Amino acid sequence: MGVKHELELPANLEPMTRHPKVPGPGEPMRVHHSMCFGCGLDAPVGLRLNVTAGEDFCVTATMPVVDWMQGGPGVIHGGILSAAFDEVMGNASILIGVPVVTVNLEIDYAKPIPLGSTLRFTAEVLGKSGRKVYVRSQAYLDGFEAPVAAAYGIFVEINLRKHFEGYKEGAVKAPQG
Ligand SMILES: CCCCC/C=C\C/C=C\C/C=C\C/C=C\CCCC(=O)SCCNC(=O)CCNC(=O)[C@H](O)C(C)(C)COP(=O)(O)OP(=O)(O)OC[C@H]1O[C@@H](n2cnc3c(N)ncnc32)[C@H](O)[C@@H]1OP(=O)(O)O
Repeated sequence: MGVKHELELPANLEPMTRHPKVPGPGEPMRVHHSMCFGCGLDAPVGLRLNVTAGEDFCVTATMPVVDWMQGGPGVIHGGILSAAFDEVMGNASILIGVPVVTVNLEIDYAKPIPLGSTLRFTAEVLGKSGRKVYVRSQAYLDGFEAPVAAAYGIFVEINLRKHFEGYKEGAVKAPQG
């Protein structure tokens, strides 16, 4: 059956603009936290996703599927793929200049994804309505024309400082030096 979901979008989507300070098409997106599981380079375990800004409200990313990502024998764990989608879609939402967190994530897994392969992701912000940002992402593998997996996410705008107030004391710090 493959990728089958479509995200139901509200009728009252608002016009969006790309934030003037985000990286231009072809440039790398900034790591939003060096200890982030999705993109941080100091995180002891993580995806270290390299996300690239695209045109309009789009980003792309690639992810080598390495041994520790295994779920079933020889294939990626579905939760790892879901985390990758979350990170790529979160990065897409940065293009509209709004700090967000994920509130809803739906994944279609269409094909097993072998260890040793490289996944290519695309993601785009489909629209914004109030504090909600709607994002879609697709993952591709060489040898397949159609996406091997796809995701829809709803992200909600937050006040960054207030949202993490009370949690920061427990934050894991990057190693010094
Ligand atoms: C952990 C990683 C954090 C990374 C983010 C850091 C910085 C953010 C900056 C920029 C983004 C950068 C990069 C992002 C990269 C990676 C992405 C990873 C993101 C994550 O991995 S992040 C971890 C998982 N995430 C959470 O930890 C959220 C837990 N959650 C909450 O903290 C609350 O839930 C909150 C504050 C979000 C909202 O709470 P609230 O009280 O302020 O507002 P309220 O409940 O009214 O919701 C407002 C409107 O959202 C609708 N809504 C709510 N929930 C919904 C659902 N499930 N489905 C459909 N719609 C939903 C309501 O229906 C209403 O809609 P309406 O306005 O139309 O009524």
